Amino acid sequence: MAICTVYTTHSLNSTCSISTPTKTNLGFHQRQVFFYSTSKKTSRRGSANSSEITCSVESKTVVIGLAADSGCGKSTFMRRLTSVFGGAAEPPKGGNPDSNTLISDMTTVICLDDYHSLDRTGRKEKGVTALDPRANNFDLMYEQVKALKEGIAVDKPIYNHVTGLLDPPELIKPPKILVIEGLHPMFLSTTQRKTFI
Ligand SMILES: Nc1ncnc2c1ncn2[C@@H]1O[C@H](COP(=O)(O)OP(=O)(O)OP(=O)(O)O)[C@@H](O)[C@H]1O
Ligand SMILES: O=C(CO)[C@H](O)[C@H](O)COP(=O)(O)O
Repeated sequence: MAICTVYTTHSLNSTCSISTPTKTNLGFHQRQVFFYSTSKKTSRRGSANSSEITCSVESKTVVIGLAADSGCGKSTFMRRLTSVFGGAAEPPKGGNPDSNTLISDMTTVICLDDYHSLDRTGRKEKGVTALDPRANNFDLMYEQVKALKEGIAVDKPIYNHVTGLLDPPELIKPPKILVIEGLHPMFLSTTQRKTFI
């Protein structure tokens, strides 16, 4: 998983340039994307007062995970972030109108609620909430994020927040930047932890 470094975002009205690859202190070769505000202001030291974001943009999909509880502002923050990367974020065209996915020019945001293994009734019957690992299919989440990172499209399930049901899957193609937001983006099962480590 890669982390974008966000320095400042003064303006969403940005231009963008991509620099040559550099070596990071983690040893990865990293291409940096700079977003500049169009502001003409200069700092007290006289340098251009530009906003700057850097992010590794390899040919492989960059994955950003955002974990927070329900209602913490994940969607709001992600809408802001994807607009910085460019283009309007919209649900997949011609797909399920209740899809939780947002696609823009470079970025696809997947809501991990789609990996609930129990629908609303199922959770009620079992007496668990959506936060409970038993209410989620983390194996599928892991496999699908891994596949997207490797450039393979996946049929991702949809959890329908309107009906509380699990809807038929939607096709997700590998984007340049994949954001996974939800309750447990960093969760690995015991088996996955062993494989990962
Ligand atoms: N920085 C903020 N300051 C104050 N209110 C905020 C902030 N970010 C979001 N909100 C408000 O908090 C509410 C929840 O935000 P949002 O829907 O983005 O959260 P969420 O984590 O995606 O929720 P859920 O998991 O339920 O979808 C919204 O009404 C939103 O306008
Ligand atoms: O947003 C959530 C978690 O991120 C919801 O709490 C969870 O998906 C259950 O949804 P619902 O209350 O619509 O059945």
